[in-house]
Amino acid sequence: MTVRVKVCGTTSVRDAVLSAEAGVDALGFIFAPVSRRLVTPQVAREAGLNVGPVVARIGVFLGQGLDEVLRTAEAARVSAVQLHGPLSSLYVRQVAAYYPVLRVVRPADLAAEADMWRDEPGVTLMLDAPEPGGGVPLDWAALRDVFPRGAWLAGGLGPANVAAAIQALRPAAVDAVSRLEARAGVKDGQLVSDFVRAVRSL
Ligand SMILES: O=C(O)c1ccccc1NCC(=O)[C@H](O)[C@H](O)COP(=O)(O)O
Repeated sequence: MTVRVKVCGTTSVRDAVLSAEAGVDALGFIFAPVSRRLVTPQVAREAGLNVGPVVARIGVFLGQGLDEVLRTAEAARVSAVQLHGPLSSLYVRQVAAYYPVLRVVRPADLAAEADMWRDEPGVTLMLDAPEPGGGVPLDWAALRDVFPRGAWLAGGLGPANVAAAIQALRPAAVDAVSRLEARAGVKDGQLVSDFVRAVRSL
């Protein structure tokens, strides 16, 4: 199975183009004000217009109101929405009425969330560390028997460890940011290329 690649924390047209040229499947744009990788909807929209029709553009939110999520996603012209934080199932379904949703969960919440979204085609699970964008890998061995089919994997992934993570859990897609940066919010082109190559070489 082809493992898809998402690179998160895109803050400029330059980084979007660099990532697309490296072969990523999806770009993440973080609209959560707490992030050091915050981007405006205008820059995200401009970046999306520069990467062609194939690359997905995913708006990332953390505990923000429904109106804000939908308005920002529309202004940025994203193709999907990624939701972090403790959220009601009603809220997730309301967003999923407008955009494909990546619902981000921590290992502690995985069992309950996997039950909740199993038969919901508009909602895909992504397993991530408790602190998003923190660069800390999950304990893949502990997750081996419970990682849901079709789920995405994040948390401290980079060129050096992504192959081992895929071999352990067989995620549908991998997502990374910290280990692909020259500094917060700025991609290192070599690291992004190495990351994509490490996934594609499996
Ligand atoms: O990265 C952030 O700053 C961030 C802040 C608030 C919510 C989400 C955030 N990132 C979301 C991502 O999709 C990251 O790629 C994911 O958490 C993995 O990050 P890392 O462990 O640094 O590779």
